[in-house]
Amino acid sequence: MSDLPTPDISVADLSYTYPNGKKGLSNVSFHVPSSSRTLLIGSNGAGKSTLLRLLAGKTLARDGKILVGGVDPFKQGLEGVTYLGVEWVLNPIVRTDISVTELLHSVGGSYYTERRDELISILDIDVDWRMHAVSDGERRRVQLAMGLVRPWSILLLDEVTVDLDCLARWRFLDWLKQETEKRGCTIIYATHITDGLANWPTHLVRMTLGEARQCGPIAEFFPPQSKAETAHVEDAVIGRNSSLLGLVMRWQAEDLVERGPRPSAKKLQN
Ligand SMILES: Nc1ncnc2c1ncn2[C@@H]1O[C@H](COP(=O)(O)OP(=O)(O)OP(=O)(O)O)[C@@H](O)[C@H]1O
Repeated sequence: MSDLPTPDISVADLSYTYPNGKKGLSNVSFHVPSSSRTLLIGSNGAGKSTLLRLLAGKTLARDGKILVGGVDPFKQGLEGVTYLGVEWVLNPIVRTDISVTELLHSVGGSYYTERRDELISILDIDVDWRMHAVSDGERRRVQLAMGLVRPWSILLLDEVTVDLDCLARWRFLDWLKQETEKRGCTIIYATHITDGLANWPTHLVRMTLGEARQCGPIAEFFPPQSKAETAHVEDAVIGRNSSLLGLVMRWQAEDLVERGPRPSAKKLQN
């Protein structure tokens, strides 16, 4: 795999309308630099998945410009970009009577042995599992190992950790953090679960009603605390985690007010 020279992501004036006329994105513009970890935050229906699909080149954007690692994802092959989204989660292969070893082998696990073994350890996978006889969380662990075993420069994640238990999710996200630090790669992660995430992102992008309303380094949203405030590390972490949740809740409450009642609400009154 050839590494992308600068795995940054730029979006300028990007709009997208679904075939049924529904507006998915309106004039979205932002930039996230190489080695960054961006949380994509927004209420249900804000446009996060639509944006990630466009970044991954799954859908053609007619209006605006996208550069993922310097490449227009729809026009050129996205070597070095991994997108784990809804379609990937629903892949039926991971529900068949097949072994973990066979699955990992099928995606290059025998070539990237060091990464394979690291992922097996981080995600606490039993290689003797057969995929028709595992729990949802166990299945998701194997699926993540499959999706990530091949090295990437840019990772686009559309909430893929919902089935993981708390510790597994924390270990997984910590591993991703190390990947950005060690290999200089870039991650955009759409999630509603902010628990324990306070010290993970370097950047936030706030999506509202198909628009990217705010984007910037995390420090712009949470200025560094004073020494006295960080004296008790545990308190600082808990404090920052609840601040992130508080910020997200405030944004989503504002979005709800801005959106107003759904047009169909009147129908129920009749
Ligand atoms: N296939 C589709 N056809 C028409 N409209 C769609 C389609 N998929 C999504 N939409 C609409 O586009 C908007 C953005 O959807 P999107 O899936 O990007 O939101 P999201 O931010 O990922 O939401 P969630 O947090 O619920 O996953 C929504 O209003 C949704 O109803």
